[in-house]
Amino acid sequence: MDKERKVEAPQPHTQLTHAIGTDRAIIMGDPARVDAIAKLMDDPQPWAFNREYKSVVGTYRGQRILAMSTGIGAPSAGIGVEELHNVGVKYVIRVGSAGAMQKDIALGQLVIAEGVVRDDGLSRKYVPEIYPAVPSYRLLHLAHRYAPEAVYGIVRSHDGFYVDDNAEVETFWSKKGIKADDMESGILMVIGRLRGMETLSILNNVVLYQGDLAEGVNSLVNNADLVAKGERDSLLTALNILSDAEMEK
Ligand SMILES: O=P(O)(O)O[C@H]1O[C@H](CO)[C@@H](O)[C@H]1O
Ligand SMILES: O=c1cc[nH]c(=O)[nH]1
Repeated sequence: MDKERKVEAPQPHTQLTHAIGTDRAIIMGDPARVDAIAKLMDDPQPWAFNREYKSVVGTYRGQRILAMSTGIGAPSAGIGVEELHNVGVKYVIRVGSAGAMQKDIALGQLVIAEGVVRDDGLSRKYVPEIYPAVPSYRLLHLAHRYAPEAVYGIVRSHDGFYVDDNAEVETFWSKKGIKADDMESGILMVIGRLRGMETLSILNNVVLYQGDLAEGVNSLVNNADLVAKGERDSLLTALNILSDAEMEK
């Protein structure tokens, strides 16, 4: 055994190392979505599964890509993004579920964030709220190629569904034109920018505006047709973007 050779320790939460061999990752809250994206990849290899961080490495159109879950909310997503950066990932696309904030957004319709209202607690610990949470122009441009029918606009990332004034807060942001609510897009874009990564967030609408939250999230859990199609569309859009030839330029 070569005593000089330093063995890289796995990242403490995700258990990733540079052995993943790719600079491209797709992240999602739900570990079950990692199994769904693995089915769309060639030669998917289960990589690690520690706490909420389940990862698989596979190829799509010949491009090696990591898929990893981050659990619910900014703190766990933030840890995931930092550890991706530590193992050499430069491009991260989130494929998440969301609730619509406008009446004309249908179930299963994709919402792609052009910017994020940072209504989470963690991102302001990194940098004041006057710092914008915005995606990579290149990834956004490619999103228009693969998902021209998606809704494009500003979304909002929050910390909890069950706060007492949730309905009033959502009405306020809806009137400001916000397209959808999720919980991790803001922290992804803030940490991504600070660490020099390119990021994007593609959200599948699972709850109609002012619709029943439990019914909507349960329809995702139960694989209801429209939201299941939206999830597949979001996964394919992310895979197509990260394997596009323009990513090599
Ligand atoms: O479906 P995921 O990616 O978990 O995203 C959304 O779903 C969870 C809440 O139900 C939050 O994580 C929210 O951002
Ligand atoms: O309404 C919703 C549904 C999923 N995720 C959210 O953050 N909000």
